[in-house]
Parts: sequence; C-alpha cells; structure tokens
Amino acid sequence: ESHDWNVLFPLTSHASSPLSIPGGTRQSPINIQWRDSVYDPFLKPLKISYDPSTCLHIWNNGYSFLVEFDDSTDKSIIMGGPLENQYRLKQFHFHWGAINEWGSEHTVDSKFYPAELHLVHWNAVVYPTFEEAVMEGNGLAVIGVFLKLGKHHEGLQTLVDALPAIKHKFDVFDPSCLIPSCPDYWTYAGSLTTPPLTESVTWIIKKKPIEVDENQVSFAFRMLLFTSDGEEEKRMVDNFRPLQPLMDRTVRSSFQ
Ligand SMILES: Cc1ccnc(S(N)(=O)=O)n1
Ligand SMILES: [Zn+2]
Repeated sequence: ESHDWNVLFPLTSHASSPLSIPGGTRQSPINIQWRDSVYDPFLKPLKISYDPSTCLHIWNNGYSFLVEFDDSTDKSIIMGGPLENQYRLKQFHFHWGAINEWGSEHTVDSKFYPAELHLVHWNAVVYPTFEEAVMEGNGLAVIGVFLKLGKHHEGLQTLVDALPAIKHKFDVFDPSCLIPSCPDYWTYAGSLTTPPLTESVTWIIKKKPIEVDENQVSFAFRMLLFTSDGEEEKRMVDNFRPLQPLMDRTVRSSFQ
C-alpha cells in the first residue's frame, strides 16, 4: 500500500469537519511552560498494557521510521489518564534533529530535547477505523516521550539494530520499555504534527525523559534517508514541525 501520507490522508477535508483545517485552534507541537501548566487532581494515572506479540514491522515512511502494531484487537491499549475511552496502539515513531541541540517537537520551558518518541493510539471504542478516528476531536491519543543523552538504552537498541535493514521483520517488541516509569505527565488538546495535521489528538507528554546514548541517536536515527533507493541521498534529520501557538488552551499536569 502507498506509504504517502498525502494519499492516505488527503489534506482537503470534508468541508463540514471543523477539526482538520491546519491553522486551526489546537495545533501541535507547543512549548510547555512548566509554571503555566495547571495541576488537575481529577486526572487519573495513565494505564498502559501492550502485548509485544502485536508488533508487526518497522519501516521508513519518508517522514520518520515507524514500528507498526496489529490494531485489529484490543490487545495493546492505553486507558485512564485524561482519556474517556481506551485507545488502541497503532504505531510509534520518532522525531529528531541533525544535531543534539534540537530534535524534539514539543519543548519544555523552550528547551528542546534531541529527540521525541510518539506512541500513536486511536479510539476504537467509538470509531470503526483509524482513518475515521483521525478526523475526530477525540479520535487519537499520542504519548510523547522526550529522549535525552545519557546512558545506553537496552530496549531502544533492539530498534537501532534493525534500522540498517529497515524492512526488518519484528517478532516481538514491547514499547512500554521506552516509556519512563514515572507516572507524571502533561496533557492538552492538539493535533497531528505531520499531514493531515488534523486536530484530533489528546496529547499526553511524559514529564521524565528516557536516557539514550549518543550513538543510539546520532548513528542510528541520522543514518536514515528521506529519499528512496536510487534517488540522490538526503539524510532524514530535522523531521520536527515548528512550534504552534497555544491560543485558548491550558496544559494540565497530573502532578503538583
Ligand atoms: C500517525 C500520525 C500521523 C501524523 N502525525 C502523527 S504525530 N507526529 O502527531 O504523532 N502521527
Ligand atoms: Zn510524531
């Protein structure tokens, strides 16, 4: 099937849907100003239960590399947190920079991290398909995890080892090993950060980053290409969207 987002998600939207016009009122990413975030005591802990055997394959979609999961059942889901329903894991991917000074999509007090992981989930309780959920305000939930440089990350290495092959078939991979155990998160109503940019995402941004070592980010992520075989090589770097205006939104925190 075509891996071109524009084919999968044409930017032109149903005129009636107010959610999918970029330049809308809830675009992502944003800068999270820690002191402006509001503690919400009613926010529940996020419940994450992934079945590693739902892992399918890793591939390069021209925007990032992503690991896709079998989302035909409720085997890998998240619930609780700011969410009304449970959401099914569909894929995870990363955003990174050409150098360690930047790379994340969200910033915290205007600080960039070298990379950011996005675990994308969709509301299969309410919507029949992912494609439909993409167009609805409560359709998606994306967990954002910042990567900072530090000690080697064993779980990430499994992915890094597969990158050269990129078409690498995965047997099992449990993405919860990439999520910090600290339960603290920020949450806000936002959008997808690559086309179709629809305003359908409940963002859950973990407060604590995970630590990865220099080689894991630099060697691995920056060896990937935007271009396909035979084209003039363009390294896949700086695949993050510029910050978007907060407009009339409040970022809530699950912690004081
Ligand atoms: C599945 C998908 C498509 C577009 N953008 C995103 S993202 N970067 O907002 O997680 N995810
Ligand atoms: Zn993303």
